[in-house]
Amino acid sequence: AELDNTRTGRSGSLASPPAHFDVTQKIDVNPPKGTRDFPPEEMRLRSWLFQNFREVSQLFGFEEVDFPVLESEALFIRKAGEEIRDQLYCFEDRGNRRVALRPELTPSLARLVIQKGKSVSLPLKWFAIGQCWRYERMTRGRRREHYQWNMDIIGVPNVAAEAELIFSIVTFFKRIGITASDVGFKVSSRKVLQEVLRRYSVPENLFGRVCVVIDKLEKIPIDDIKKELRSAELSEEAVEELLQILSVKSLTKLEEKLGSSVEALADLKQLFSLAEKYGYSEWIQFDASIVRGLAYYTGIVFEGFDREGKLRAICGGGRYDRLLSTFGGDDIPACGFGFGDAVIVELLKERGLVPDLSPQVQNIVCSLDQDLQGAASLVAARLREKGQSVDLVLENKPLKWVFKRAARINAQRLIIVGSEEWQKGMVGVKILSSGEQYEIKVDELE
Ligand SMILES: Nc1ccc(Br)nc1
Repeated sequence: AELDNTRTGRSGSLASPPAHFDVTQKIDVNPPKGTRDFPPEEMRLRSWLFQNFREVSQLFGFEEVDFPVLESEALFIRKAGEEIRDQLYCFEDRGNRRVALRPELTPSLARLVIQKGKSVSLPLKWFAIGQCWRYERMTRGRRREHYQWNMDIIGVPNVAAEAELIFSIVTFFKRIGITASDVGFKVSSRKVLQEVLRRYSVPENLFGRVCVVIDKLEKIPIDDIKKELRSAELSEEAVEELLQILSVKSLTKLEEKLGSSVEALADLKQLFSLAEKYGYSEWIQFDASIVRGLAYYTGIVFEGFDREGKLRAICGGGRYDRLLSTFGGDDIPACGFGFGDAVIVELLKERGLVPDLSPQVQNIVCSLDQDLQGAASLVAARLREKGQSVDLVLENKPLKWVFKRAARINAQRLIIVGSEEWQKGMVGVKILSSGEQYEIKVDELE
């Protein structure tokens, strides 16, 4: 069968490169380890996902921003033992600068807010969709890149901001057919941890490091957790009390443990009250063990999880009131979340919710002989001026080939430029779904 020219330089046979090409070695046609190509079918799903990210962000009045994928390494150097730091995709560039492929978007956002300074009025509601990187030994065979959707609210100190952010994710889930029986959000506040550490006189500067250790609960053996907490100078009693508190799953129990005056409690009660007003109470639950693995969170933290417990966290976020000041900026309160493009697709596949996104084109235009290629181009131009999408057949192909291609690209209408009709200023039209066919003046095509 005639190949459709996608794989050969000439019709029919697999072409060998012309003599003047210097083929020194056969290159590896796969993408670098841990990275993905997005051929058309995968790209349609990705575009659909990102379109939903964008539409929800705009529904919430957020403005889109972006940053370089390459940043100064200094943006990500935190001494809390985070995995994100251990796996930083960093190197020295030709100007001997220490740079890194961004592992997340929040530090870049903080940098831009500080750079903008007084020229932007708070609050800022910004969103971004950007590729993030990690360099992980391929022993675990995990990906080294993913795309993250971020939404951040800068300049709002109270939990109304976190409630709004969680609702934006709930809105996204609903749009793509995911319900509260599929996923939920575990919500807590790092102020719970802060209060316990305060009661045991643990120095403030160890807070981030303790959070990073606690985030490994259920990922590494409990004895290793205790060992790491002890190495962070926590007493045996503090470790036991901490692990006790982290097992609490209700605000009532938390109040019994910590008393009613704790700030964490007020924040959490306010958040759950707002969630009830928004109408998404069924989506969230308190879980004191949620701390998230980024050192800079300071308050409410949350993560989206699949209720079947088969997948990794779908998304996560929280309040980071100190990040801007650690970069030398003013003390501006902030909160945000990151939502990766991989786990969500696994969930959609699990639930049979991947949409059917076949390619669509309104017209395929072809000429019946070589002399009419120009006429076919003119017809394609006229249709495109009217906003009609056109796949123009660019070589002299038999109709059988054109019909096959029309089916493959899911064209709705076939426009045939034939010499007899063209003499009369007409073209042939065939509606491919119904088989209906007729002739029409070119100027009347729309
Ligand atoms: N931070 C980060 C970056 C890239 C991937 Br894949 N996962 C996490």
